[in-house]
Amino acid sequence: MGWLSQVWIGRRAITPLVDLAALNRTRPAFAGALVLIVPVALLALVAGNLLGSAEQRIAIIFLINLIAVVANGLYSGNSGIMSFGHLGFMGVGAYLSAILTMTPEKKAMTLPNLPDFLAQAHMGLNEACLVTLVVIGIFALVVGTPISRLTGSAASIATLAFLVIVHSILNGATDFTRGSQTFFGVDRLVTLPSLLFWVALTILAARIFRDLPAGLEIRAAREDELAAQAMGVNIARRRLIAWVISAMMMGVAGAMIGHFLGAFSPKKFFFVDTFAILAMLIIGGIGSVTGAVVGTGVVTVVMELARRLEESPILPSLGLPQVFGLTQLALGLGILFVMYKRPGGMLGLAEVDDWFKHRFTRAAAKITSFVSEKRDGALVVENVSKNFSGLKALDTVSLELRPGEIVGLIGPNGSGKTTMLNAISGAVPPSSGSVTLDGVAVAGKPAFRIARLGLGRSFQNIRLFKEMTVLENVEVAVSASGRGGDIRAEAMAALEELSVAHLAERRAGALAYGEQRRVEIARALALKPRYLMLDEPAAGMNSAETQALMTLLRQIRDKYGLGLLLVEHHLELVMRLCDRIVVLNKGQMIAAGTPADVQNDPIVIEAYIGRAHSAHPSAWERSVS
Ligand SMILES: Nc1ncnc2c1ncn2[C@@H]1O[C@H](COP(=O)(O)OP(=O)(O)OP(=O)(O)O)[C@@H](O)[C@H]1O
Repeated sequence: MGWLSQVWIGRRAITPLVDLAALNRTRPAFAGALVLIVPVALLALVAGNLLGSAEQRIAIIFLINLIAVVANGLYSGNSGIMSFGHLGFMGVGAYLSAILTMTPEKKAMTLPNLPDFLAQAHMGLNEACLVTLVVIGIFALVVGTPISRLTGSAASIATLAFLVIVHSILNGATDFTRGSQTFFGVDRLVTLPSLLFWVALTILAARIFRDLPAGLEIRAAREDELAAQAMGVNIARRRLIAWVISAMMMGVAGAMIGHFLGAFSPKKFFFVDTFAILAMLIIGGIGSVTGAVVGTGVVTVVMELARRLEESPILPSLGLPQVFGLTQLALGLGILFVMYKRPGGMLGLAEVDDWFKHRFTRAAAKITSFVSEKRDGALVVENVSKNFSGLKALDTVSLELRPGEIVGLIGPNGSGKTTMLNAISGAVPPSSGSVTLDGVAVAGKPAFRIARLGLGRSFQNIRLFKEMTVLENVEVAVSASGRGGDIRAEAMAALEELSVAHLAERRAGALAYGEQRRVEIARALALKPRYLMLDEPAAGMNSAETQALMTLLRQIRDKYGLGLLLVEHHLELVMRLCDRIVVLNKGQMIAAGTPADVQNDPIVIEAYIGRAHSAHPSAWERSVS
């Protein structure tokens, strides 16, 4: 059944959003979703069938909120970009589905100017939900394409602008929405079983998405965009997928609230409810589906209590003034309190299935051999320059790296070594010059494309996805490489290669320094690159660790025939490990050759230890011997 799990486009294997190997790794997520769905359903059924109408109302509102919160969390939580705009999709979903379920006679009276195809449409709630899903999916794709290219607060502000635009359109499109007047006459078609179906689907989709390649990669980008791109993650595309799925779910939440309330106006889908939905998400824990469920439960109960208190005769009987706006006040205080005590929300990033995930992982983690495809061709850098507002960090530097070769890039602090790695890997596009990889010009291409073409790298300041496990860190690279196959097994194999497989389930940020460096190299290796660029891999290591690293790098080179470009201040390591050395100083290449050539080059000695000491090369010799 391998053909099912891999799609080939031209010569490239594409890992589809859902494939068999990916589904296999979602077993704990599936089980975790069930652990959430079952008690939610039981609670709702008890409240809906055994208690009074007030409790039934709360149960239904809780379930609709749950769809909205989990949906918003799927985008905001996984991408790390808080969306203020999702209520816009909820609004569109409410109006569209209401128009679809209303009888033509009713529409003739309340919405006389509707176009014919909408005026005549008449369907049940579930069919209306399906149409809403499709329409909102297309709408979200169009809107999300530019938004997904933005990052951080710019993206959040864009979602806010989207909310305001949708609100204005709902107010202005009077033929469809009755404008700011109440849209009434919607049949109250929501039943507890149908609502539970959509809730279960939403929780299942959100929880499974988190562990699919798309979810894994978007979470990696949330932790560190630069590192994710260097591992081949197409961040914009992954964000767009999350945006569209979450928007579709919001549309369903809109359809449900519309058909529960029976009447609403654009105000219902604006700031107040946006705040409430975000409060539930933030209080529960924005990065976890379990958190979304817990947050929705807690906030729904607190809001209900506050609402009753607001209306209650208890306060006047005690001689206390009635407090209006108590629900908003309670939400605001709740957010402040939780943020103060637990900045990540009640659950943080934890999921209910974390407890048994470990068992599934161990069962699934069979190690396969880790063999990179050997290819010919060189990495050629020609006359590359990089200016930073007047500062020439690189000045027409050229170098070449062939498969199976280890080249050291050395030079005093600030000489342009890291800038060179950044220019080659696409993290910082060169101002001029060319970089070719196996004959393919890559200068100026996005970093994720260069990574997929066969360039792995590590960073000077370790850039692991700290909140993810060691295994997930490496899985991101395997997944983003787009070559298909068993992501988990390949990631484990890369960890084995660096002798850190025993750390697979640990949180990457909790590892010792030397371990983190190894994991970072394993992550780069998991791309199966032709060239590996390591930025100060021995920094912070003691001499035993450095020696072990040296042996390891040599083994990797010998086994896979990789070309290694090594930026390192540890000159002894460089001299013993490298076949050739390139020396930079103030952005210019001042020497290149074998370790012996470079070691005795007076220009290099002068650059390193200064003009004043150039008469005493013994200091340099000591540092390199
Ligand atoms: N993004 C940037 N914006 C402005 N200046 C930069 C930027 N990145 C690097 N520089 C400057 O470019 C020069 C080269 O920096 P680079 O980090 O490449 O040197 P390096 O040889 O790697 O130094 P080190 O050994 O200390 O890591 C330095 O003067 C640095 O301040």
